[in-house]
Amino acid sequence: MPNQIKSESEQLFDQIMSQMEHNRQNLSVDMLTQISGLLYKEQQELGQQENPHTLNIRVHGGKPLSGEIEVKTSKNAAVGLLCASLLNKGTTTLRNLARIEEVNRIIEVLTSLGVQIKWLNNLNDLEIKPPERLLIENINMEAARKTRSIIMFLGPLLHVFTNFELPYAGGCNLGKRTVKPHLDGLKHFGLEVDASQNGLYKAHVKPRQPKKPIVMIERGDTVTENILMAAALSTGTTIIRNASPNYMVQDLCLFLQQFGVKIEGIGTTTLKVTGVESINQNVEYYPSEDPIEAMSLLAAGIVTKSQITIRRVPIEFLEIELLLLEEMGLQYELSEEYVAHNGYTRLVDLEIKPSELTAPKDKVHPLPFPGINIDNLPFFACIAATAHGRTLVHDWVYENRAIYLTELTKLNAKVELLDPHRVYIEGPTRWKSAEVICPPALRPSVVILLGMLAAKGTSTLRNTYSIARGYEDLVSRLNLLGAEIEIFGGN
Ligand SMILES: CC(=O)N[C@H]1[C@@H](OP(=O)(O)OP(=O)(O)OC[C@H]2O[C@@H](n3ccc(=O)[nH]c3=O)[C@H](O)[C@@H]2O)O[C@H](CO)[C@@H](O)[C@@H]1O
Ligand SMILES: C=C(OP(=O)(O)O)C(=O)O
Repeated sequence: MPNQIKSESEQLFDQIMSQMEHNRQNLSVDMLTQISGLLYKEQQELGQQENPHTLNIRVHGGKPLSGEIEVKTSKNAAVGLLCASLLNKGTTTLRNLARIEEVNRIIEVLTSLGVQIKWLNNLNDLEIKPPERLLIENINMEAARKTRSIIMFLGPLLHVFTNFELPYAGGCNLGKRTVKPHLDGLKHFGLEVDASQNGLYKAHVKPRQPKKPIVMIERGDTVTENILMAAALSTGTTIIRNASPNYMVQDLCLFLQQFGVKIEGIGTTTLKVTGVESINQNVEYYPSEDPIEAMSLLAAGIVTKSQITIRRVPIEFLEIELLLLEEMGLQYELSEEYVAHNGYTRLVDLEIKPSELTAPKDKVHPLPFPGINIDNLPFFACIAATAHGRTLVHDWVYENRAIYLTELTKLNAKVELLDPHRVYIEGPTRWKSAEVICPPALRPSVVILLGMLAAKGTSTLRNTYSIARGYEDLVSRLNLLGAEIEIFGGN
């Protein structure tokens, strides 16, 4: 299957990596500068296309934060649930949904299909009413291309159409992100996909039920969700092995159960799903709180050496991160546990205190859940930069994400890129203000913002669409904690 057309920076990057792998060349500062220059050029162009009113921010940093902040519900559950609403002929109400750009893009796509969508109130409750017939021929390609989540239309749509087209999935530019596991999983339901040369997946369906358990090579989140959505309207029993037990998958399972879909093994790596013939119900669902936002706020408190309380932290998905931080010297207190609005996820309030951290002895690396969350790993970069000693951060998952962390050097952090996946970070950093353009990746962009919060003086962060893709009102909420950040438009 052909890959997506590669950008200039990706081609240069591949070339350099293949030379490095053959031990013919080391990654010099020159090459790094070349790659990062190209990446930012592309990002600026992309930013302008994505949002003509690109927002920039100015951070007057070096001020400790104080007070309390609540974690919002998660981007990744939101997008999965929006896709799953396509399974329901009745009205779906998603309560307290994250009001973020990624959600806006999926709403634009759903609306183009004829789905009636409205925000009901300022509590972020969203009502979704499907049309008699989905207008797949009208799909808003531009909005769809900006998200990775569009890939999760495959699972629901294979029950509706025998032939349809979707654009290649977008999302953070983190290097190659495979869609093969999705196609491998969904072929058990009769889906075949041709990846054409013009950026479209052409899907053909001869509906059938899986004849044997679906074993996944990777424990991917969205691929597990796609198979779950396909299985929800498949009347037989589907067994998914090596399934992701991660937070967004749990939310989707709880949502599907409301339709009478039977799911055993929620939160484990084997899911047994017995679907239903059709779904036509008026339901409401509250997605759970975002562990990645909780980690971001935690990191904000740590780098600014603040005492803050983070409320509604989904503790099961932050436990290992907290344990590592405790070993590094973080002082914190947890409240008693309480249950999220979905009636399932365990929450706590987390109070952190200003702490002197030391670098961990071993490398910091992510794992599919349970483990340090892949999306939480970048936050260890700015945390390591405040700790005494040298930390090895190893992002084996994404090809480009570790490279973006080198942007912290502009804020005076010592970050040494060993190869595309590993950085050494030596702290503590005497943060200095700087002007930086957001990389085309959500978490590294927030990591740079956090470095700016720690740096005395005025920093500028440009092109913040990537942050708005996954965080609601981050600037004003940080300002409520005592940060001083201003938003300004233009380029
Ligand atoms: C909308 C959404 O929910 N997005 C999340 C989801 O994306 P999503 O489910 O799309 O993640 P991908 O399928 O792109 O997986 C991320 C990367 O991890 C690799 N991989 C994954 C699992 C595994 O067992 N082995 C392995 O090698 C994949 O090949 C890929 O390179 O999961 C990612 C990994 O948690 C998160 O970063 C994204 O925020
Ligand atoms: C990688 C991420 O998101 P997406 O899958 O939407 O690109 C992320 O949330 O950090």
